[in-house]
Amino acid sequence: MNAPILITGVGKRIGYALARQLLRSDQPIIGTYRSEYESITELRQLGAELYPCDFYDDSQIRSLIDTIKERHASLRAIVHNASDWLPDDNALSPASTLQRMMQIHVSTPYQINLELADLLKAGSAECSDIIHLTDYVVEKGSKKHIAYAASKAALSNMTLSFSALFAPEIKVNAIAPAMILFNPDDDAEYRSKTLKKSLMGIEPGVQEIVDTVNYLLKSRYVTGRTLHVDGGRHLK
Ligand SMILES: NC(=O)C1=CN([C@@H]2O[C@H](COP(=O)(O)OP(=O)(O)OC[C@H]3O[C@@H](n4cnc5c(N)ncnc54)[C@H](OP(=O)(O)O)[C@@H]3O)[C@@H](O)[C@H]2O)C=CC1
Ligand SMILES: Nc1nc2c(c(=O)[nH]1)N=C([C@H](O)[C@@H](O)CO)CN2
Repeated sequence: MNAPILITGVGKRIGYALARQLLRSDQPIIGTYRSEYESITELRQLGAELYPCDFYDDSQIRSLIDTIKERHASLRAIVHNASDWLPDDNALSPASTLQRMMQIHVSTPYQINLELADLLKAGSAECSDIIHLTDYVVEKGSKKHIAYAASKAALSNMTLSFSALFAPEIKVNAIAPAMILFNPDDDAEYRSKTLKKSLMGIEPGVQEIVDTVNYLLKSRYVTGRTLHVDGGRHLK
């Protein structure tokens, strides 16, 4: 039996699909969630070990790390999926917006990677993995999500630092998606405009990211790299 994979933000969409597919492949999963959904009940029934954790609260991050260290001797991988796509035009102050973006996309992965590295190194697999979910906007920026994009750029940079620090026992890579899955409240005009931004012009769905994660988990050689899953958006 493989050591568990820790996935953050498994309550919905990409994190949920990834956790479910890995569980169905008999891969043990430790998942974190913030809001309670039926999906959480389903993942628990599939055997997932689940922890509520709001990454805006450092004491909850501390408690999560301590609990995982107490209950597990090793980890196969960590997937930093949890994310808050906060627009700059929101009810919070600019200071609070930037603080939140840096907290979830930079401070949380930074703390978890450093604190749980020994568990990743203790695994029986040939090598272990850390995967950061970044974003296409790391390359281009975003007029409406400046703080979000800046924090994802910091997460992208940490991919370089952690891959050099942890090699060869742990591979560290990033996946930079663009337009994988619309949100329910995205209207027809936004959907049409967004699909035109890539060469492929489609909403590929969560399986694109699930397959990319599985590729990285199977690799023995790729590290310090970002896999771009963006439909050729950079060439439009
Ligand atoms: N979907 C897409 O097209 C794209 C996605 N990505 C990236 O891929 C990853 C997955 O995307 P997607 O599934 O759409 O993400 P979602 O925004 O749909 O879900 C992210 C998850 O993170 C959780 N989360 C948000 N804030 C916090 C917090 N403060 N503490 C703990 N958990 C939190 C959410 O919980 P809750 O339900 O409680 O809010 C949710 O489960 C993300 O990193 C995203 O940035 C990048 C580009 C495109
Ligand atoms: N945490 C999230 N990050 C992002 C989301 C999302 O739904 N949650 N969605 C996008 C968009 O799909 C964008 O890529 C469209 O161009 C970006 N990040």
